[in-house]
Amino acid sequence: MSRRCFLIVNPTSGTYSPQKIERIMKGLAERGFAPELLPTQSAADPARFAARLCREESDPLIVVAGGDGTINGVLNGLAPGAATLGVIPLGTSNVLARELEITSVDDALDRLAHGDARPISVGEIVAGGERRRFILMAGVGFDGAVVRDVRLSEKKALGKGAYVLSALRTLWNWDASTVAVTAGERNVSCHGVIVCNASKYGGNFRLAPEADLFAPGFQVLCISGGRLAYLGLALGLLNGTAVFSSHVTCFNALALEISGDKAVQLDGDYVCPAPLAVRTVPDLVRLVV
Ligand SMILES: Nc1ncnc2c1ncn2[C@@H]1O[C@H](COP(=O)(O)OP(=O)(O)OP(=O)(O)O)[C@@H](O)[C@H]1O
Repeated sequence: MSRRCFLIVNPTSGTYSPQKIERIMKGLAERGFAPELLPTQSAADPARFAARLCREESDPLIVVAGGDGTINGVLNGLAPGAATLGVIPLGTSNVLARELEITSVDDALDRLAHGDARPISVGEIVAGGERRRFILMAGVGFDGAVVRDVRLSEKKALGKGAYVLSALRTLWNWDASTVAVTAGERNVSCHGVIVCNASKYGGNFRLAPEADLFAPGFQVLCISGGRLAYLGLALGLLNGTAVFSSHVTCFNALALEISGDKAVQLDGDYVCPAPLAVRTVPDLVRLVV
């Protein structure tokens, strides 16, 4: 008998096309699945669909054909321990797929057919009385501002280039204020923070080698310094040496608090200003690997 699965598709994801979805539906059927197609119509749909599937189905296999923002939406609708999640990369950056070393749509389909799944830990923030989960990272400060200030028109015209333009604007309108990071006995004053639940960041760049999706907790990077420090970090990101920079204080934590009112991004989408509390949530969902 075919195994049911639910394919959540975001038609606005960076590399979506109707032809690709047709190919994916066919590929799933060829691998013994009976896929049900769930196209989203708004940014609220991924979480709504996931919540409904967790309520109405027993251990549903929820497959996201989209990017990290759509996966984040689904993550925020899941009931703990109630589903299995698969990923087919159709976004722009596809950082989660890169973390799992998924090399193509066909590779993703083969992994679904193979069916190996492992429980993952995710992060959860509380800010302004709201809770929100992330799977990859929470960025506070520079990267939060870059994501917040990306212009839609530039994103449509330039894709990833729009983030470079936004970064240049953020560097120009420099905010020199600092934030306080508290994790247990540790207190760090710094300019910005990246709380990493996964090792990759911004594409195929390994920012946080000690961050592990499959273990509770984060690798936290507290960044000090001005514009030049960030330019150095951007180079360090390219060759995997950012954590060794003298501008970065690095530690591992299960929970932390971040003060101030700087912009916060989760998994590449702006969510709110700080302050915020961050904690790890073990075993939220089983992820197809
Ligand atoms: N039907 C829809 N209309 C508008 N926005 C949507 C819709 N469905 C989902 N979204 C939102 O679109 C945003 C971007 O989607 P997604 O992350 O899949 O693509 P991407 O930005 O190209 O990829 P990546 O995040 O990997 O770079 C997400 O925040 C998601 O919640």
